[in-house]
Amino acid sequence: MISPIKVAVAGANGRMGRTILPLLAADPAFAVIGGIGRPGSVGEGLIDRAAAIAAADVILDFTTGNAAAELAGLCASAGGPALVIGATGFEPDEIQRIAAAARTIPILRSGNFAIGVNILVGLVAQAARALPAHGWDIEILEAHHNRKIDAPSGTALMLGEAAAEGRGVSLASVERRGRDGVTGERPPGEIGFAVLRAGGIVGEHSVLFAAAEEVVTLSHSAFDRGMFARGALAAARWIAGRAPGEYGMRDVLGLTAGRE
Ligand SMILES: NC(=O)C1=CN([C@@H]2O[C@H](COP(=O)(O)OP(=O)(O)OC[C@H]3O[C@@H](n4cnc5c(N)ncnc54)[C@H](OP(=O)(O)O)[C@@H]3O)[C@@H](O)[C@H]2O)C=CC1
Ligand SMILES: O=C(O)C1=N[C@H](C(=O)O)C[C@H](O)C1
Repeated sequence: MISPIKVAVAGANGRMGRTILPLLAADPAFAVIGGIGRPGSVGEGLIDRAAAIAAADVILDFTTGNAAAELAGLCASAGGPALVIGATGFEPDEIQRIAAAARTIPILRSGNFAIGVNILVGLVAQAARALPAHGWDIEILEAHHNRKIDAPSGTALMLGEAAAEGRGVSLASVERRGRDGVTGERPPGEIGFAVLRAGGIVGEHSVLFAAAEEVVTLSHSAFDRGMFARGALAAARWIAGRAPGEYGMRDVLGLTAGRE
């Protein structure tokens, strides 16, 4: 019999932590070591972060960009466990710290564990490759609940990266994060982001390819966090025992790196 994968969840008291822990507990492929709260936090089912790092095969992180980058460094210093990072809202240096940690341990990071979103990423790259920048404007719209702390969402940024990749440019060189006031005409080639926060919206993403006389819209709607959680469980199963490196959901789902 294969022994279960020992897992811990960082951000255990959050919306995603509370969604994922019961699913892990009900799945015989996993043995839950405990949840990790903020440093010093105590509660039923919570385990100290250092103890979790020592005991777990895989830690799933649904905290913040900053906390996930710190955890990645600690896991790498200890030589393990593997990390599945679902947190979003990263500063560039935090992405670099995660990349450095992935030289020592396997790390899978995705701003969205939904199968549909990861398929959408490929479709957006394909459309951006096919439609010329002169004549086709790309705008990314996202809507989330009023408790979300980062914007644009990690998913919106993934979709922006895919669109930029399809056009053969870096996102940083063409992105436009919001508009206000007398903005002037829209420069061709820009990739715009628009953000809405309201009520309990789980997650809505649309990518518009707009020409003068027609618009193509590619979109995804999330109805329930359980779907993100199940994707994260698939990622945790996939990464257990892997070689050090940076991975994404495309690896779990067997999608080609070039998103053809
Ligand atoms: N990849 C994906 O598919 C998905 C990703 N997400 C992302 O996951 C993250 C969490 O989302 P959600 O659960 O809704 O958010 P919540 O705010 O509900 O939960 C975040 C949790 O992280 C904890 N936390 C915050 N800072 C730290 C820290 N420095 N150290 C340890 N723990 C910390 C919080 O602790 P406390 O309770 O004490 O405040 C809280 O329990 C977000 O970045 C979100 O964008 C969300 C859904 C799907
Ligand atoms: O904070 C959320 O809720 C979500 N965050 C992720 C993101 O930033 O894209 C994924 C999903 O959209 C829900």
